[in-house]
Amino acid sequence: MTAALTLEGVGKRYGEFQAVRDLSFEVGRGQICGFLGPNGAGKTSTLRMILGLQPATTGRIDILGADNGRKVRDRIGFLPEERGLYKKMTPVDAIAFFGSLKGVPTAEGRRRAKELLDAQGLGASKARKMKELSKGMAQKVQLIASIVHRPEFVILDEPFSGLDPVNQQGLEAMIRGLAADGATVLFSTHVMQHAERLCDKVVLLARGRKAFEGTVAEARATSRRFLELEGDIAAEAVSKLPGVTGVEISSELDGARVLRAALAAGAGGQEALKAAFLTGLDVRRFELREPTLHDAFIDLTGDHPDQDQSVSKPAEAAR
Ligand SMILES: Nc1ncnc2c1ncn2[C@@H]1O[C@H](COP(=O)(O)OP(=O)(O)OP(=O)(O)O)[C@@H](O)[C@H]1O
Repeated sequence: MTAALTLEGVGKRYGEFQAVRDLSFEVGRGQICGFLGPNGAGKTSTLRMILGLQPATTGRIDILGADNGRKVRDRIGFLPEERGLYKKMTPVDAIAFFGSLKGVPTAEGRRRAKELLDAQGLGASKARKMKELSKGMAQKVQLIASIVHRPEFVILDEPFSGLDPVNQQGLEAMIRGLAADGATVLFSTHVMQHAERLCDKVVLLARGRKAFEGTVAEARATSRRFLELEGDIAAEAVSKLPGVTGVEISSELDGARVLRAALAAGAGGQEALKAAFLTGLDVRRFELREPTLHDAFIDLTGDHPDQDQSVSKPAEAAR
């Protein structure tokens, strides 16, 4: 598969602070790639280097055959993390305006804007002012504005943030539609479920370093299956069950404790279930769980994808 994007040994320093370190990965043409990591992991910094909005301190980037995103900017669509379209414009005006910045004649931009808004169920809002739209609607409009010039490569920085589940689903469908039309999509997120549903490949980033690159299935396969048990049970008793290699308490509320027990490779959980009943453990729920991308992220990085790593401020990181 030809690569639409290649990073080789890319690093970014802000003064003394190394935000991104020796990052290499590839995105094939037509792929949907999730760029995953907690807040502060270095995702936005990397996306900005890919776009040529800020220089890399070290390494090499190739996007659509160019050594700087600025050289191919008209072939790229970008949805920044900081959003906000001109509040007094209508969606059609705003989308056509962004198209004109990328070489789309205004009349054609307006025509495409109406078509895209209709397709996204926003037809009735075409003539309203941006400031009158809900956040979900405004976000969809902004995404449309970033793709109205029909880019080959679409880069979306945290596109799902702030959207309710219905709008998140709508956005997922839009991203699938872009890929079905042949575009390459790279989007950042700290919510693993979106990536799990959408991505041909994922790149996991933790504290500026790549922790994993591959398919969602490959990422999941790095984690083991585990058991979830609920009841008035001691962690120690669970740790003695056959096949269990470790136990942690996931939650505890009014005596209803949920425990997560890691299983050894190849252990199916049946033996543990049998032993739990034979030893009379007060188990109200017993579930064998396949690892999710979220689990894989925790296992691969030791970090939680929802935690914030931006607290590692320059002074602290320089130590
Ligand atoms: N211009 C800058 N000057 C100094 N430090 C910066 C600058 N931009 C980002 N950083 C720091 O670099 C680290 C990575 O930030 P970045 O925004 O790339 O992460 P992120 O993964 O995109 O997180 P978020 O989702 O919160 O934007 C953070 O610790 C951040 O504080």
